[in-house]
Amino acid sequence: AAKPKLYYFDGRGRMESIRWLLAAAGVEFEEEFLETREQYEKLQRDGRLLFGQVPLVEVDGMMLTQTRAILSYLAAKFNFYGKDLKERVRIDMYVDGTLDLMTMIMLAPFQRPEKKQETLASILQKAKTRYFPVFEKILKEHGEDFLVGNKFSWADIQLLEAILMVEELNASVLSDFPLLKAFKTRISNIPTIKKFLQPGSQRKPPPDTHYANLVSNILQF
Ligand SMILES: CCCCC[C@H]1O[C@@H](O)C[C@@H]1SC[C@H](NC(=O)CC[C@H](N)C(=O)O)C(=O)NCC(=O)O
Repeated sequence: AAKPKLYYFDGRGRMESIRWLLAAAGVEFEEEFLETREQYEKLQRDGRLLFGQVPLVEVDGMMLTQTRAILSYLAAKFNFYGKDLKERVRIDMYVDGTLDLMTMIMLAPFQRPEKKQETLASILQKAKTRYFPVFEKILKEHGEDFLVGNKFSWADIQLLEAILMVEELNASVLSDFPLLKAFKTRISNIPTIKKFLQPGSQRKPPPDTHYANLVSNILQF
């Protein structure tokens, strides 16, 4: 079968969680990086962006947009979505929590410079008081290796991605979360994820001013 093809900027943004999920499943994918406004407008003109927005993923003969829809489709396809409805809704809750946290981080580079410090402080505060305590408690209460059904799932992938992103902002953020520290080591050592974390993979670096300017220019906001 043809490899999935991802259309997005050469950076993390909303596409990075999709890259993580494909990598965790050991599925190779192609990427087309939007470098110019023209490329973006061509996708729109060709009617490939349902609401005029990226991420766009071409997979299984479909042109999928809406990040959450794409992630849910791929999680189900790769059997990362629990064994039944009750496990799936827990995975959805945990995933939505990590996506909320990661969206704050994703939007930070687009903040006005004078707001950067305040935004960073707010992200770290939310991570340490709202999100990480919840996942520490889940791991403590269930005493299992994974967040749901003691089986590796989409929720584990998203949590690892979120942990690494917050650690990029503050390396000692897990000092009060010993179970999350062990979780990070455990999940990072899953072979497909270990490979994705090595240099040379399709994982994107943290967003910088160049990325923020590129996106602002292409989207003209
Ligand atoms: C201040 C805004 C900063 C974020 C802008 C983009 O840079 C990325 O890092 C995040 C977004 S992605 C690009 C943006 N896409 C979305 O907002 C998609 C939202 C959708 N619900 C999804 O989840 O896929 C885009 O195409 N906008 C064009 C425009 O709406 O006309």
